[in-house]
Order: sequence, then structure tokens, then C-alpha cells
Amino acid sequence: MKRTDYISWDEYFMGVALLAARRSKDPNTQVGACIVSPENIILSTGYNGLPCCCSDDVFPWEREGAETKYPYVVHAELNAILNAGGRVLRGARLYVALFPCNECAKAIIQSGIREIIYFSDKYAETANIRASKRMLDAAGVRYHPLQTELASITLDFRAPESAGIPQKSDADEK
Ligand SMILES: Nc1ccn([C@H]2C[C@H](O)[C@@H](COP(=O)(O)O)O2)c(=O)n1
Ligand SMILES: [Zn+2]
Repeated sequence: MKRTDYISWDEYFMGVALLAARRSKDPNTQVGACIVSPENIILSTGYNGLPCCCSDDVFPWEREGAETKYPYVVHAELNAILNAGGRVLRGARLYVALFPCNECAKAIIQSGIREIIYFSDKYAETANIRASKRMLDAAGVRYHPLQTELASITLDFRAPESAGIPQKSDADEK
């Protein structure tokens, strides 16, 4: 009998986006993105971070004050689009931890991505996100939050046999 507690495609790809977010050095908000073809093949991933050659230890990470992170950070969605390295994104889906801003919405529309599955919309009330939704609506890009019954997924980096996780052996199957 096949397993029945496997994760859905949406849970899988959002899981990849959330894992990518764990690479972010932003102390306040970590965002990850995963772009997927209509055939459910991962085309690219990205997370919010500085452009290459701009040191994480030199540029600011502050939200307020004389110098902030905002002019420097590349958003997760844009990084994922740029990381696709010329792959065709037309008709693709974007899984993202945070609803795309107006600047990323422009890149999403222009790249041909047709659907956005997001995790959080914590800045929904800002002018930026309202402008983003206005453009996405005009361009016919669909968006909706992730639908899942799952509260969490645990990744265990210990080998199953050493973590005490019961394994089905070939003998059990017979
Ligand atoms: N859709 C988004 C929205 C924001 N980001 C990045 C940009 C910043 O690094 C961080 C937001 O920082 P906060 O104002 O919450 O301190 O998230 C992104 O990558 N994608
Ligand atoms: Zn953005």
C-alpha cells in the first residue's frame, strides 16, 4: 500500500520557499521564493539578500535611522526571477513567504508568471501592496494564500537509523 500522509505539491513548494528564507541575513523579515513550471518542476529559488559583492557584514540591516537596508536588499521574488538564468517562466507559479511588493509585481507580470501562492500578507494595508494587487489584477495574475492543514514540517538531519525513527524494512513488506 502506498503512503497516504505525503505532502501536497503546494506544501512541498512552499516548504522549499520557506527553507530558502532560512538563508536570509535580514534580522526582521526572512522571505523565500520558489518558481515552479506547469509540470511541477522547480525552475528557480531565491531569498531576500544583498546583491553579490555587497558584503552582508558591511551594508546596513536596520529598518530605521540614517542608513537602512531598504535601498540595498534584493527581494526574494526578484532574486528567484533573476536566478532562473533565462529559463522560460511563462505560465509558471510563484510560491512566496510574503505577498510581493509593487516592484516585484512588475517583474512577476513581465516574466509571465501567472499564479502567486503566498504565506503571509502582513503588509496588506500598505500603499505598496495595494498597488501590487492593482497591477496583478489588471494583468490577470491570480493570487491566493497557501491552503494547508499542516501546522509544521520537521526536517531531521540525523540519519533515520540513528534518530530512532522506525524504518519499514523489506521484510515488513512480505
Ligand atoms: N515580498 C517581499 C517583501 C519584502 N521582502 C524583503 C525586503 C526586506 O529585506 C524584508 C522586509 O523587511 P521589513 O520591512 O519587514 O523589516 O523582506 C521580500 O523579499 N519580499
Ligand atoms: Zn519586492
